[in-house]
Amino acid sequence: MSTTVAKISAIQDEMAKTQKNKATSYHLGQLKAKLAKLRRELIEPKSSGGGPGIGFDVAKTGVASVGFVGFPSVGKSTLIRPYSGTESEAAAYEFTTLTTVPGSLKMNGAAIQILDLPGIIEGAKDGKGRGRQVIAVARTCNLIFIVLDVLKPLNDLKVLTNELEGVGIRLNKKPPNITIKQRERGGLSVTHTVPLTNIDQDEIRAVCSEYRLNSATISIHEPDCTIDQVLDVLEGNRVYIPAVFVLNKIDAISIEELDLLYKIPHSVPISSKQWLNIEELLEVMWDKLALVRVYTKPKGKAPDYTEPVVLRTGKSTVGHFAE
Ligand SMILES: Nc1nc2c(ncn2[C@@H]2O[C@H](COP(=O)(O)OP(=O)(O)OP(=O)(O)O)[C@@H](O)[C@H]2O)c(=O)[nH]1
Ligand SMILES: [K+]
Ligand SMILES: [Mg+2]
Repeated sequence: MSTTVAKISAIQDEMAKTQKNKATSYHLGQLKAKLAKLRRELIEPKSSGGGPGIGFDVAKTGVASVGFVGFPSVGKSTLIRPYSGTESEAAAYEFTTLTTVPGSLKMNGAAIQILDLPGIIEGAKDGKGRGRQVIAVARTCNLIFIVLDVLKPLNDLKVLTNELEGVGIRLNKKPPNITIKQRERGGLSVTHTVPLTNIDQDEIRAVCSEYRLNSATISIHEPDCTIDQVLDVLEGNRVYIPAVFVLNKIDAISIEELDLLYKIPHSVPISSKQWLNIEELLEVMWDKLALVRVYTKPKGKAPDYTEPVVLRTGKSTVGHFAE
């Protein structure tokens, strides 16, 4: 494992040293492809079974699950405590939470599982602390709460997003509109219906060569598509998960500072200690989970509005309902 991490950092060093221009784009494409292949080894470790492991792997309950990801002591457990049957401990020292602590809340008739997770630190994806187990749980959630300390939200958000991106989790993004069809012969052909502003044909060629894709049609319909998005399609194991950036501890800042925080997209400022703005957080959670309520109507009787069946959008066909 450490050799994979070492190889990754060697490639990153080389990329940092290489200036991006026409003459280097093939080489940079090769490096990016090599990096993506190495990162795959971190997502699917050969040694272990691949799951999160003891203390982390909890049974899924309810219609959807929300995972709490954040640095230590940002207040994840304080927020989940009222919902967790077993009391997730919250305390002033870092790494208070050491395993996945499940809780549950009921909203609009739906049971939603919430998962308190240990704090993660930079380098988590490469095996620091319990980061890899935490991220493995996050990969399986329907929504991720990135819990941040209001005093330094932006830098921490960048680091955490990078940790999750590094293992194939894409937050608040859609799968790129790119199709790659392998063919018997005919070489590579790249077609696009949008201008290619961030990508070079040489980069695409280099990447395809690394993936031994000699004959293929690559159709790009994704505006401002990047080589990383092409790699996402080639790798195929990406997960696209909605996320809410929970800016905690607003009790510690002024109203003026709070106004600025509202400009951060996908964010909800709260105080878990003083229970401020939790209602807005729950509403945003509900919207992001995109749950649909279905009311049953017994034949010849009025519909039953008290006990809706809740389904996830995209999984709300009559078949899913019958299940
Ligand atoms: N001022 C303030 N303090 C808070 C708030 N929420 C949590 N804290 C404090 O922050 C400290 C850490 O809280 P925890 O809930 O244990 O944080 P955590 O993110 O679960 O920490 P780990 O499990 O160690 O990763 C505790 O001392 C809490 O009382 C808040 O909204 N405002
Ligand atoms: K703590
Ligand atoms: Mg905790």
